[in-house]
Amino acid sequence: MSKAYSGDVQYHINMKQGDVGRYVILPGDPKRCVKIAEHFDNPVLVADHREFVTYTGFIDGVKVSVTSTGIGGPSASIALEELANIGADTFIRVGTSGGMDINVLGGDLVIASGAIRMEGTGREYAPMEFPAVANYEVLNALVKASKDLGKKYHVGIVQCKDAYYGQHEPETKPVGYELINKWNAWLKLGALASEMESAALFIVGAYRRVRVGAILNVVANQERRKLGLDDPMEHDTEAAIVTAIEAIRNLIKEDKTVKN
Ligand SMILES: O=P(O)(O)O[C@H]1O[C@H](CO)[C@@H](O)[C@H]1O
Ligand SMILES: O=c1cc[nH]c(=O)[nH]1
Repeated sequence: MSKAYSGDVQYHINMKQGDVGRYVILPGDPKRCVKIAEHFDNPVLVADHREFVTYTGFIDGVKVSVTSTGIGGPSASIALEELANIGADTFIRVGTSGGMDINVLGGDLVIASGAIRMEGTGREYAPMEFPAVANYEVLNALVKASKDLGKKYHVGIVQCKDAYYGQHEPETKPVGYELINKWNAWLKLGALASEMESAALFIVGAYRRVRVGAILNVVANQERRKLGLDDPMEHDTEAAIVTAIEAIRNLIKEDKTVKN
């Protein structure tokens, strides 16, 4: 039988029940997985298939995993669905983003409370009236972790899209007029940063009844650059990674208190 129809090994992530913990960190970039796994106790590479790389280890004695989603909603939705199929129920996306609000600088952290659904995958799950919002327990755990670690963070709405170069070079696109008008609307509505996966992950998470949150490193801010303001650049995702690890510690503690 093809893996697509197998009840155990999932077709894309190439894993089965027992391979991952209930807590899973979701970076886009597969190369970020090893950096995240370095924060686990006894990390083991469990799968490396397409864009989906997974390590499993332990935090505070609890099994935890990291699985890369690749870029965009289509592959992120596959990762979430298949991880949920094998028992994961709590997810933190650790990603990169571009600052939008001029108070959001390169190197800051953005915790998404919700995401603008300018992407296609979520539309194949939920009508546009349904909001893409973070799970409040994961959101609270991320905010507490950021405060406790003394990180510079912002909480609010992020913008998701499918075309990276529609964000960065909208004027070159045939529908640039629409991209630019919408971008200006998102700015007026206070969107903090732009990235590509949170909206789909929040929508699929709602459908699968699993908890999803997101924390993003801000690489730079194109709005600051346009205005001639200082625009620091930060590619290192370590601050977002350590904050997500601390948030998982918070969730582990909280989940034990609630369950016992
Ligand atoms: O750094 P990751 O997690 O991949 O996230 C961001 O980076 C990619 C675009 O460069 C998109 O996936 C976007 O969401
Ligand atoms: O500007 C950026 C940076 C990272 N990811 C994005 O989608 N946009």
